[in-house]
Amino acid sequence: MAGTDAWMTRWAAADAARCLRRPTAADDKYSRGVVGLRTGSDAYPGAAVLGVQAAWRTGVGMVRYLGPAGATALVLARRPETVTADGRVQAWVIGSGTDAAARTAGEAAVLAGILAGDMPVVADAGALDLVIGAAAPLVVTPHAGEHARLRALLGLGPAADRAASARSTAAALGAAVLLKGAETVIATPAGWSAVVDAGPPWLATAGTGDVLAGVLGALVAGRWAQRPGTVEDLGPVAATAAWLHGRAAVLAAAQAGHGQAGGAQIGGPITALDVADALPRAVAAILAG
Ligand SMILES: NC(=O)C1=CN([C@@H]2O[C@H](COP(=O)(O)OP(=O)(O)OC[C@H]3O[C@@H](n4cnc5c(N)ncnc54)[C@H](O)[C@@H]3O)[C@@H](O)[C@H]2O)[C@@H](O)CC1
Ligand SMILES: Nc1ncnc2c1ncn2[C@@H]1O[C@H](COP(=O)(O)OP(=O)(O)O)[C@@H](O)[C@H]1O
Repeated sequence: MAGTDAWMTRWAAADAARCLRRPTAADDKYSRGVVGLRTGSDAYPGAAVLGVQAAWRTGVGMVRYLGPAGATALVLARRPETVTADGRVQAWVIGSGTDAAARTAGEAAVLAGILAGDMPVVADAGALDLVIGAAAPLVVTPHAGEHARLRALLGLGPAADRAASARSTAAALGAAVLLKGAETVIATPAGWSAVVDAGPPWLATAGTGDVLAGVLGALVAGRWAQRPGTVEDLGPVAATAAWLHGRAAVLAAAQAGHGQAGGAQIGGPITALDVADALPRAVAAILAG
């Protein structure tokens, strides 16, 4: 497809399998990873539910959710397993369902602390204006509009194509970049990059990006719980998150299309929550080999 380099790694099931781990008898909830989400707002409470549901359904030891009272109530109504007390995490997800213009000074200070810390951070949507200069291992997950705004903040001009654009953003930011689209491009600061078939066009529906952020947070927490890494390790994990998200969308669309085999051209309409709910089948299929 136009906008990506033919030589780039195209992430496939075998690549995703290397980034997933089946829990063992030696595991406990902490060894499987704890992901914390500071997402959702009074304007967009649903984004909190979507990210939390996606994180649980990707498979993680614990999900902490910290957000406004209304969003917290919705999260607990959908997923009472969610822990709403602050505490240790192995990865943060910030920004989904938030608006930078509506951020309080208190929330800005908390997010600045997270970005200055040593736990990895997935930054989406309303947190993307805060990421420049972050010390934490960071992966940003912009769509095209958000990416253009981020590049403007970094003082970057136009690039030759989407892949080059993601790579130069990653280099300038010192963070991994997951640039969403029908083909999702992932790049790291050292120049590693991959392209992932994002899934069927049915995915172009509100909230699927919030789901993807939850998937990625869960995978990063699981990875860091086993073995803390660097920003370069976030690239393959991000590609795997995009791959799983796309595969879950294929499965959900196939189910919506009354069981037709899933593919880009067939299936029926899906919602973001349908994608989150199909994640266990996508994970199980990968782990089954
Ligand atoms: N149920 C919910 O609570 C939902 C909350 N959401 C949240 O809503 C907030 C606003 O996100 P939006 O993405 O709608 O708006 P944004 O304010 O990020 O940007 C929308 C603008 O970017 C432009 N744009 C260019 N390329 C685009 C692309 N590929 N996709 C989307 N916009 C593109 C659009 O034309 C538009 O002018 C975010 O915090 C997001 O997380 C959305 O995820 C939808 C679902
Ligand atoms: N035409 C398309 N085909 C396949 N996937 C798409 C298409 N358009 C968008 N997507 C995917 O849908 C998701 C949309 O994310 P995003 O724009 O952040 O939505 P939201 O903010 O509503 O959650 C991303 O994973 C993106 O890769």
